[in-house]
Amino acid sequence: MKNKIVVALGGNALGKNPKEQLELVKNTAKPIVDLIEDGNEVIIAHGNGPQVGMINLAMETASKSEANTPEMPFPECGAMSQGYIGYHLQNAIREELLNRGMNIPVATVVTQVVVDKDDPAFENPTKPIGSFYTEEEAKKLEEEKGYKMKEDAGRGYRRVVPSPMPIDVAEKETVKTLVENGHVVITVGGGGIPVVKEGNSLIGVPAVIDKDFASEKIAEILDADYLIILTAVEKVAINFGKENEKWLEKLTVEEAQKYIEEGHFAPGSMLPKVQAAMKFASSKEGRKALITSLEKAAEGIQGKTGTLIVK
Ligand SMILES: Nc1ncnc2c1ncn2[C@@H]1O[C@H](COP(=O)(O)OP(=O)(O)O)[C@@H](O)[C@H]1O
Ligand SMILES: NC(=O)OP(=O)(O)O
Repeated sequence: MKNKIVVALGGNALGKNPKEQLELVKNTAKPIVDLIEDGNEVIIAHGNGPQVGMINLAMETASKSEANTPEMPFPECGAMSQGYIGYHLQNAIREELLNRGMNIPVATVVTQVVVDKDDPAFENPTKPIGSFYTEEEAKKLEEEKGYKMKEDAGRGYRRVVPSPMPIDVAEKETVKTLVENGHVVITVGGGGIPVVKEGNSLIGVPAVIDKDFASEKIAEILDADYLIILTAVEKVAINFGKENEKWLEKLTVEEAQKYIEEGHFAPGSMLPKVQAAMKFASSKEGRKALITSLEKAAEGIQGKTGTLIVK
């Protein structure tokens, strides 16, 4: 066994709608299976921003239409997004493994992530979900639906919901058991279904946990060697998008902190990735985090590309 790796898949691994997702996951499966073929133990996490927004809007629209379907609570929409993404991902990975002669079981665990009911994030929604809108459309949605809308990194307006920090993974023992027995597990999808503990009950709350932070949490729990955050860029940059842009190969936690203070990483996109990577790299001697693109995952783990974050 080489390494235990938690792979966090970004938006470009899944696309924006079911048809696109079904096609894209075939490509997404390839670098994941490359890592498995190389002898690594791989655990997969993924985002759900576009998907949970789409599901929630569809369910809300249907419940208010002539169809008069029952109202679907937000945490249930998160659970739906986990199931639908996991279904596509597990089949694509299974098929890619079989195509390469590997008969390894793959499964998605519907995963709940415990958050603090008093997390200040509940008072300040920041997590963009669903589609992009113009300023005018955004204003209309705020008035008609009571959504909170925010401009998302120069790409348009999106609905924002609270994004509390993950504290614990409710199904961690199940995930551990499956991983220890050689299963490929998809877990903490969409950052996990956010729940608060009330006695013996886990109660869903309307929020979306950042998948980079949830991936970091499960990576610590599973005592992973690597957290690999796969996104649309091969490396992290300082002065991103500017003339003096510089792509980084290696970052210590201290350097990363300095760059954060200088404002190099966009909140809601690169910032949580760098912060999750820093947290993982600091959590135990020898743990490393890598931020790279989906296509470069295998090369990244061989030290040939990506941005490596170390203590
Ligand atoms: N300093 C930076 N270095 C590299 N990319 C950055 C930086 N700041 C912002 N970005 C942008 O952040 C994007 C990744 O964030 P996002 O698209 O939200 O992630 P996800 O892959 O999880 O969906 C990159 O594709 C890039 O466009
Ligand atoms: N849950 C989450 O972080 O989703 P995105 O990565 O799609 O924003």
